[in-house]
Amino acid sequence: MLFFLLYFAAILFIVHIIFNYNKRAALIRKIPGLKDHFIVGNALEGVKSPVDLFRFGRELAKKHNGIYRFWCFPIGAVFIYNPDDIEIILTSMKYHEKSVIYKFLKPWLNDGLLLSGGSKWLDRRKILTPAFHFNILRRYLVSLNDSADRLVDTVNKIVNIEVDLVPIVSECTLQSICESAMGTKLSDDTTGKSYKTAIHELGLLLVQRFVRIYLYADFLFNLSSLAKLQNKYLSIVHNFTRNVIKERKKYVMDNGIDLSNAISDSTDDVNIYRKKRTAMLDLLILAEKDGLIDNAGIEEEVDTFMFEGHDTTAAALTYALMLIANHPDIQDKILAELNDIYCDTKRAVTMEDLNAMRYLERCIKEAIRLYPPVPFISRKLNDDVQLSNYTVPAGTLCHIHIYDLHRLESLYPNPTKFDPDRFLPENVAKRHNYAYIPFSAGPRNCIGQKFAMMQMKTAVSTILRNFKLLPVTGCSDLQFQSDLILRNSKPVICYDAIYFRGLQCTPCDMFADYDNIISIVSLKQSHPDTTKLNDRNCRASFVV
Ligand code: HEM
Repeated sequence: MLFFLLYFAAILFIVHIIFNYNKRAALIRKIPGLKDHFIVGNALEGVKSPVDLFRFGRELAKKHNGIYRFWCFPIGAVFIYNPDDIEIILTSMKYHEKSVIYKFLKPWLNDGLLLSGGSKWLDRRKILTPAFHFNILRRYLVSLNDSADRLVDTVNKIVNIEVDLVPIVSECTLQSICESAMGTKLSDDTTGKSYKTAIHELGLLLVQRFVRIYLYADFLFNLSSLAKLQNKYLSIVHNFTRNVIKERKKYVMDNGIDLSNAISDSTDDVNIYRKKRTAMLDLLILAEKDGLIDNAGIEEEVDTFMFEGHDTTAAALTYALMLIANHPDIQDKILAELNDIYCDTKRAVTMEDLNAMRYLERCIKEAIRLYPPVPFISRKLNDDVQLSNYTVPAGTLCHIHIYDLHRLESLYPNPTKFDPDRFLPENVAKRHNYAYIPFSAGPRNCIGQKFAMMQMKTAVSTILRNFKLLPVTGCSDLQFQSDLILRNSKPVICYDAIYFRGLQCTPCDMFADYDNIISIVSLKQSHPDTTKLNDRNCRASFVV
């Protein structure tokens, strides 16, 4: 018996030596990190709830100095959140391949721009870049204004009830990207509804898989009930995309539309935008005619833009609105800027207005510094690389923690303070070029960042031209969970507020009509500070 025990112990010891004392392990384990356990290294540290995992990551970032590592044979990962190392990784095409973390998106997005690599990625990026040219972005403004107006209508309908802000904002961003990427309005008919539900459910399924390490292996995931659900929703989403593309191609053919002219036409007549606002999809159809992409390629790109283009902006808008609600002085400054731009008119947002919203832009930039919608990105290192004086061997995963970078005291003194003036040009000039990367940076940066900024400015300014925001959820109420997007966890009761109840909004109107004038009376009694809103009159308060 003793012999067998000794024999077993010797085998474990040999396994431990093989796993933890090979050349790769030696290099990775030189980097500061958690204490290694016998054989399994740091594997057990990852077994935590999504909320605890997020919190644990922040604790590790505080404890270390811009870099730490994870090791569990054969998986090695470095976590970096200092601008020098981030610059090395993001500027080099050598390290632009996405890590295994992204593979869960593959069944949905296939080889679209987010996931593809090498020459395929380069070719597609070239095809799609013109879709974000200034003249094309102008056209999307029609959809962005429509979506912002619908957001205001939705808010107006839910007076006096407490609802979660996230789905309302997501609906708005989903509509916008759908109209821009596909040229299709998401109607409330059965097809539109089931597409929206399917996209939402797919997002949730991704999260569920992401936090269950035992489902990382495809063969185990495929046996699970989650896989069945995923297939069901994928088929709805893919069928919808296929139909939209088919219909648009038919429309182009039946009406003899010359896409090359339609896309290059830079006229700024709004009615023409309305007819031609499918630029993203049209560009792809044009590229297919030139033999640069096939139908399957168009489908994966449209799916990619639908995914990347709505959840991210929804998260950004949610946190921006929350922060503005919690900082009345900043909200007043934004209003003053909007009053200067719009004076007494109710007109829609134009490109010139967006350019004039300089203070609002700083507020949004500061909001996504504090709450970057994509809190981390990840690369596979195909070559050895020197990071913070450590050699990181090829094959290691490199997680770039945008959230922790954006909260470094050395880059942002008093980092948790919401201070839009950090983005005054003179302050930006003093910082490292890679100190602020909500949209990533380098050749694989976010292709949709200008669109996203336009969308956020349009939505926030439209909301603020209609409502005063009062706080319900504060920054300290937020409790994030590990996810691809910075997402708050389930509601948790705290004082009288529920996490992510969102905002208390007071409908008001810069351009008081009869209805609103009647209402001022009732509001002024309960909210005396409404008078701060210049000449804007308000009628009631409610919680959104
Ligand atoms: C506030 C909103 C947004 C944020 C914070 C954001 C952030 C990011 C980040 C961090 C990446 C790099 C991902 C990585 O390296 O793994 C990325 C890539 C990408 N984003 Fe965005 N994004 C936003 C909005 C959008 C929008 C509106 C679109 C589409 C219109 C879009 C389309 C894409 C695409 C296609 C990629 C992949 C680019 C490539 O690899 O070449 N994003 N985004």
